[in-house]
Amino acid sequence: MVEPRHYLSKAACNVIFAIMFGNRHDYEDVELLNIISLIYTTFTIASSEWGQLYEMFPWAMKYIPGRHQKIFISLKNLLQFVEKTVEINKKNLDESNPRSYVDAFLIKMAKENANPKTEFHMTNLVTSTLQIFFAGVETTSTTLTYSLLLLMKYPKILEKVQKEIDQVIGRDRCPKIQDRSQMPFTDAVIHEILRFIDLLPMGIPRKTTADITYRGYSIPKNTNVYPMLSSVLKDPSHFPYPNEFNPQNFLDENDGFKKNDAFMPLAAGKRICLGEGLVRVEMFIMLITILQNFNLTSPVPLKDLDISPEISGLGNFPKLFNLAFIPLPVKHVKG
Ligand code: HEM
Repeated sequence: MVEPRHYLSKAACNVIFAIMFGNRHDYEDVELLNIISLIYTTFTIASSEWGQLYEMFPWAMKYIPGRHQKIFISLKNLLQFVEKTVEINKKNLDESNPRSYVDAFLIKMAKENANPKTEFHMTNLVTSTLQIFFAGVETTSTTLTYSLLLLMKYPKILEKVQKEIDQVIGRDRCPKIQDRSQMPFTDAVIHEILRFIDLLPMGIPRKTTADITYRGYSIPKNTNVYPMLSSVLKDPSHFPYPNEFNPQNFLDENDGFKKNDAFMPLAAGKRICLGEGLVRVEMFIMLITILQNFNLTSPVPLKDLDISPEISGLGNFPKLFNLAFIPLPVKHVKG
């Protein structure tokens, strides 16, 4: 029996390490574990009542003691880690062979050195790297963890996904993203997971930079704006089963995959999640690799598996749960 979040956050964190710094860490590496713990602490406290109070009244809460103060400590530690690692990358940079985002940024920084208006300077490198670590690790690992909980709770859906995996991929090769177009049920399940768990129900808070009028409402400059993604993702006029976990929300009458404009767990428009493409690939490859090789078994009766979130604030976090990964027999299905 394992608590899956630990493994999934290590996998998600290593993907971000590879993109940003061009390296990966051993699963027991102290630095990897420390980064995961700092990001998890920041995210969960930001979702707690303390985090929400800070969100609403930052000018006052800055001075009031409480759990939210831990966020600043975690962010400072994360920032120090990023600064230190950027320096290491800088020392062994080979301009003819960039390994990562940080290398590419450093090369561009050197090229734009003489431009006083450049956006490619150290502050932007460090803060953008920190932002991507913060935005890309916990989101993905929580979504994958929640996916396993939902699929364990609904074994018929799990069985249908595994049947599709057997038909399209088989068990003797790794999944690739091109397989997805031939797997309408699996595609619908992945969309439904992202819709149902509604990871960031209020999106990410934004602030107006000018006075604007939106649908007849005047919104002054510097107003905090919360795009309530939940209200769209659970809208009964867009989804036939808004409050159920039901892949039919994304299937047509011929069981083909049905796109839906109200599907916006990653927000929409110009400021849509930067990791949109990566999320789609990670969700498909990681989830399908697990389900291609394992069955999921719960130590508690399915009726007692609670799929409602443990914490619901900035993010929706599932309750802790255990599961057993039961290896599936290797069988050659597709030639
Ligand atoms: C299932 C996983 C994820 C979910 C549900 C998610 C969701 C979101 C949402 C709702 C936003 C707000 C967009 C807005 O305010 O308009 C956002 C922004 C962002 N996401 Fe993600 N995200 C996920 C994974 C990732 C990953 C893997 C990365 C890493 C590359 C990432 C990087 C970002 C960044 C940098 C922003 C800020 C974009 C900006 O300010 O313009 N996200 N994400």
